[in-house]
Amino acid sequence: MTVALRLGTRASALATTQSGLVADLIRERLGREVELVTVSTEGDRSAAPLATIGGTGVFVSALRDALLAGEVDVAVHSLKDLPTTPADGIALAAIPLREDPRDAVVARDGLTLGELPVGSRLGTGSPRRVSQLEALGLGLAIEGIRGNVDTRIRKVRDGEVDAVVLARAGLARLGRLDEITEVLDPLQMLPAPGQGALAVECRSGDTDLVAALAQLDDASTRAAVTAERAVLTTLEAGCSAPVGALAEVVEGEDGEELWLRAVALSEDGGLSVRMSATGPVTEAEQLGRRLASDMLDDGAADLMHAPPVRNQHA
Ligand SMILES: NCc1[nH]cc(CCC(=O)O)c1CC(=O)O
Repeated sequence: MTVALRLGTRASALATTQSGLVADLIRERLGREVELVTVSTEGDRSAAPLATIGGTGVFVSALRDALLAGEVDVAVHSLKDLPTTPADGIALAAIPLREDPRDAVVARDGLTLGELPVGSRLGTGSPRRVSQLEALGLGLAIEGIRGNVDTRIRKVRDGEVDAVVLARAGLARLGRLDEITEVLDPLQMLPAPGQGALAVECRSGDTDLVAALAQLDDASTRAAVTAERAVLTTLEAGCSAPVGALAEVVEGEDGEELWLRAVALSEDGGLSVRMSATGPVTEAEQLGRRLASDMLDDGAADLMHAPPVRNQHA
């Protein structure tokens, strides 16, 4: 009998669900016993805006500390919360098959974004969502909100806001798809790099485990998120930057290829650089880097820090 793998998870409903999914995959594909271990993080304990406590990286570092301290053997994160800089001693051992990466609207009375009256209050704390919503010119009053998926849906129920935008993947995993009033087309709202995908980490020194966990990896998902994250790295942006990116494996003339779309915006959505490119699935990193450096040539870095242009008449 082998000892159970200890899988570290945050306490939130989404985190435990995601960890449960990975635990099931490990049981099925590796035939190993798994035991869930809850790790509490500063991001869960604090109600402060994420940006003031170090961004979504705070969710990740507590789990990594638990890995490095030998308290757990495996950790599961939402890939979009994972900083792009690799961590010492930690291996990104698997990226399982991704959920639908698109964003979704949960609004009162079944409304879509376009049906919300001018001046409607929309709650989101994500600069990427704010800037893309502003760019759509819907005349919404956007309010910064925080909280887990359940809390954010409740704010709509309670009439605190008229609508919220959430990752469809989180709602799917929590069995809340019926709350969605509109799934946003990436034409209007490019998701965060890595959205809908999970990251399975372990200690890089656990070479047998690194090799075993590779059985959980989905090659197309890994290629796609590698391209998306290379955009962030090259733009020198973090997970809270007004940057959207989505890569998809599509059928090209010579077989499968990777189609990557990305956008960088000013905070108020008044300025943006949007680009797309295709390339071989095996050169995902280069594709992302190349696209982002073309975006930089078009001023992507400057506009992310540009002063507001929203109320100017030109
Ligand atoms: N920002 C927090 C976060 N991190 C991962 C998800 C959802 C799952 C995913 O995107 O993979 C969410 C909630 C959301 O953005 O609605």
